[in-house]
Amino acid sequence: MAGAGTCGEPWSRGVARDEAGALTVAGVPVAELAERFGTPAYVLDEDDLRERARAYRRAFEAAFAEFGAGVDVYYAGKAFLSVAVARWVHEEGLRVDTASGGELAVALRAGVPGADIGLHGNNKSDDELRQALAAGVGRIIVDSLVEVDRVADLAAAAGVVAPVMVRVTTGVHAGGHEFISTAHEDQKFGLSIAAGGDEQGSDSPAMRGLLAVLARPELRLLGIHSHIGSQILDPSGFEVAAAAVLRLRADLAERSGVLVAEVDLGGGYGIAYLPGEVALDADRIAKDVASSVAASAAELGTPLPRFSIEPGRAIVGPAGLTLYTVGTVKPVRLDDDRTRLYVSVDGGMSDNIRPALYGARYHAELASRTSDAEPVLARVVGKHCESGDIVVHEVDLPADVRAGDLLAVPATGAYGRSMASNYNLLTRPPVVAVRGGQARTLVRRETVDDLLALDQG
Ligand SMILES: Cc1ncc(COP(=O)(O)O)c(C=O)c1O
Ligand SMILES: N[C@@H](CCCC[NH3+])C(=O)O
Repeated sequence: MAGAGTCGEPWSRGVARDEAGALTVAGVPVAELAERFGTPAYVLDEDDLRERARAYRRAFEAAFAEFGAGVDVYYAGKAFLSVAVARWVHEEGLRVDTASGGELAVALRAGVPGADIGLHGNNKSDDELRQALAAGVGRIIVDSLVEVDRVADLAAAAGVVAPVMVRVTTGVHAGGHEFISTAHEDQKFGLSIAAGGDEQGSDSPAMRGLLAVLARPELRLLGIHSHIGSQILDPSGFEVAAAAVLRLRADLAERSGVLVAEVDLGGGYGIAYLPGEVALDADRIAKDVASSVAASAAELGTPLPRFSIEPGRAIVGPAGLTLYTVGTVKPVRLDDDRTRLYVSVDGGMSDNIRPALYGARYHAELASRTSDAEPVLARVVGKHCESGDIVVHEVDLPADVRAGDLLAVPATGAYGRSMASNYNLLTRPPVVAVRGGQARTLVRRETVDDLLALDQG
């Protein structure tokens, strides 16, 4: 029976089928969610998200405790941030990593203390930096040489000492797509550890950045940061990056006499998007990374640093699904004589840009009912004026899928709502949280009045 077997990855733990075969999230039938909140809607399984946050924190704490080192886990808010989500992850013992003044404001509104917030960005504005300094953030991750002086000058003006990390690039090319790899040389983030990386002398840009921070009394150098990419399923890149960062830390100590206390290896932990895909296992990766950090530190004769990570997708991605209503169905005969069913839903690239931007693959299931009809090749498409407006490239759906059916697309919790747009002036969908049989709105649906209110005529 097509659509009857929903459970396990890529679905959140709270997803099941009721006796009638309809999908439920944490005990709430999707038809009830659709009726109450409309579609499209992002649905977040709160317990699942909290469990993933705890699992990452516990896995890394336990793995590094073996070597006597402490750990901080920062939730990367860029994946999805709302006041409730910031509060949940903080309650689960995580800190919050922000990448803009907007994300910082949401974390602060949630009551996360400044000391538990980090600020990232390759081109932070003066206003964002002032906001961060005023909030007393626990760390600002400096991304360029220009920014060293910018942060120091603003800290001096504010009369504070800014705690900073320096973001370096290790040359590791990891991640699911070129646009989400961030530590190879030919991209915009961070300071290269390759000597003469920008052809301006024998010190690497990373070493120059670290020395420049040490030279400014308005800055306190916490440590070195490296983020190698996103949706990483081959964990070997983390170990290579860890070794490179620890070597740089030892080189800096030799050069300046300062052994920095902290190392951050960023986020990037890959998740399952399709049935049969396997996410990175938090316990496994934590143990591997801890052993390799410990081995590098021992080889270099340096004590272990305090260690931090910044997972985003792995916490919120699998906890979310998107609920759509089918509007039209069109069979198309393909060159190879197969038929593909184009199933149009009431959202599309404005609520999930990832298929168009990265060629990302998703799964979908008939959610409001099950069907005995034979499964047929289908493509789930949106309602935008683009033929590339595809939600799911290829999926088997029952042949009788029809207007009014609800479809659920799993694993959309990360980089769905946070990258949503108003293309074609669609209103962005709500984010609904479900827990213990109860649903509530975290972020309401935009209205046309919201859009018109921005338009000054
Ligand atoms: C610096 C930094 N930290 C953390 C993340 C979060 O990554 P992910 O959601 O893949 O865990 C990103 C995004 O790739 C990032 O750029
Ligand atoms: N937005 C990306 C990941 C980039 C993460 C930020 N460096 C995605 O949807 O996969």
